[in-house]
Amino acid sequence: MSLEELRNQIDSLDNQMLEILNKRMEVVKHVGELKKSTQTVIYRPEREKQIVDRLDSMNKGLLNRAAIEAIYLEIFAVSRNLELPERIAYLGPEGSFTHQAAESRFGAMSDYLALPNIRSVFESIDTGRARFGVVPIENNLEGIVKETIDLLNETDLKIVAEVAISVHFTFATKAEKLSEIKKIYSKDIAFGQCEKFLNDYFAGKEDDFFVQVDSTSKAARLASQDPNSAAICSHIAAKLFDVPILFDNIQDSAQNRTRFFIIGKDFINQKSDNDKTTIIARLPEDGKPGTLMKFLQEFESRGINLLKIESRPVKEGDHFNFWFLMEFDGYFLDESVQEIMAKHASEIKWLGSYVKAI
Ligand SMILES: C=C(O[C@@H]1C=C(C(=O)O)C=C[C@H]1O)C(=O)O
Repeated sequence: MSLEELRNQIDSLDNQMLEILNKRMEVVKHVGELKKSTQTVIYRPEREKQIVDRLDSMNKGLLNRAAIEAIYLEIFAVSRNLELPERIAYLGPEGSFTHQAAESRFGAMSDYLALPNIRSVFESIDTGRARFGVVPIENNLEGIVKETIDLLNETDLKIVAEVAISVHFTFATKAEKLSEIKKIYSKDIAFGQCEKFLNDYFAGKEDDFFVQVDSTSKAARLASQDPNSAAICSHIAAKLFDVPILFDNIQDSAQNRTRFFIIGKDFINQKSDNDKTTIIARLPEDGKPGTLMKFLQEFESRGINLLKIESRPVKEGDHFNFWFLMEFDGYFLDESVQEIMAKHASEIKWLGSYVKAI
């Protein structure tokens, strides 16, 4: 078949797809009206997962799961915008890894708000400037993002979903030679993830050679303004700010992944077939041995699989007391989870149950 004939086939298929997509949007519009009349939430991550799972399981064509998911996440984002446009705040500026994580879930069509720090993302949701926020929670090499879990402890916002993306760092600079570089901008966590590279090329530099800024894309912007500096940043940020990439993939591990939370106000997911729950536990500070162990046994005895436990200082008084961020398999209304939540009601703050993505 000639190229022209093949392209004619594509055109005809596109016409059919457009017609079907518009039909889908008609139905979505009705869903939106129904939700408005019953005052229920627009974004239903568990339903979106169900659709992708179903399509993947019945799929017989050339598309793999990742391709189906990529196409459908865009369709879902367009659908939600048709139901009710909702603004998404993220840790910016544009081109940050958090931006990339936000786009992977909310698509290219959404209305985004880039904010300068994690606290302002939380505040924007609390005050209604944005409906959802995207913030980093942990990296598999660097560990937890303390600011995010402290803010989850302080505020009443809930976890709507989790997203994980692979992180690749580049070294970008306008300098012609490495010897011209007088400082390197990046975020603390990114410096930590590129230690081997920094040791190879910049061992013995003074501490002020490494300048910590709020985000890796801010680092790219600063490096674009000063040819005697460099940035450790994402590929997109280097491109966005027109800073040439001198070295690519400079991270210590090729398996470098960051996990993000999508957070929202007054949000409760419906149960899916694969949920995770996050809580904060403030156990009594009576100094009795075994308090934490007894609490953990509540999970073990009910066969609940614990996924994570992180301790954070209470920050009150001069003593060394802690609270814990805990994650486990299951949905908050599961009988076994409810038993623990009821028994320890005054000690537990529920942060959300959501589709497990990792
Ligand atoms: C249409 C709905 O609203 C949203 C859009 C969806 C879709 O396009 O299929 C699915 C879930 C929701 O996030 C729905 O809840 O069914």
